[in-house]
Amino acid sequence: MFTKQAHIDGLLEQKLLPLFYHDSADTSVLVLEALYGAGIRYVEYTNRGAAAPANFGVLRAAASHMPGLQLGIGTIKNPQQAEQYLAFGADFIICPSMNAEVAAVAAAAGRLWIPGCMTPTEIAAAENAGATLVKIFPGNILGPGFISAVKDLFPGMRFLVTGGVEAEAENLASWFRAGVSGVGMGSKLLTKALVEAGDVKGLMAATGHALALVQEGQHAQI
Ligand SMILES: O=C[C@H](O)COP(=O)(O)O
Repeated sequence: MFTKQAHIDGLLEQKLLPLFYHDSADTSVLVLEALYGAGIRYVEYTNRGAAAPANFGVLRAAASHMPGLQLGIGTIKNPQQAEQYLAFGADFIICPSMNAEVAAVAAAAGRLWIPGCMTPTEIAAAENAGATLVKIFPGNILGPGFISAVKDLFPGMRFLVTGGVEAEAENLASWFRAGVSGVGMGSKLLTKALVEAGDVKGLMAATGHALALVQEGQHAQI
């Protein structure tokens, strides 16, 4: 199993974390395969529907045929959910909120925990609970200026922004210029039209395009 730091390094090398949920297990596998085919190795499946636990198990099995794939679970809001998905083999846990009980569950299992924060108070609480990478959410509400304003308060902390991030050069560059180390993208990357059409080629093309834009955007990083 990778160490927590190895997961942070791998995720931030990828710089783009695709995230998605779909009620259909078959569609979920199709999206995962498209992401993998486009070169993605870190994926967040989100706990956003009744079928999420069952689908995660199906994805976990599918991932056994995808060497190097690291499959995390997102939208974890309490320690019970964290325990449930760790038992299913989640490689890492991502939350929309800062919850010290979830941190403790992940730490006991030796797995990476990425809390969601939208205030300096939450980032400080995450830091005190052991996080060195936080998800800044919702990014489009906070804006890149939030990162610029708080990053000097937290030397050593890395930021992954999600929520409303666009697959568009200037939007991505603005986040990297502000100081994020990576971006999470859901609906603007894996669009409803592509997913519902089961358009593997389209999903792969969109992901490849976003990966290229993110790599360009990071050169804007100060
Ligand atoms: O936690 C992740 C966000 O809800 C994803 O937002 P997005 O679909 O705008 O990328």
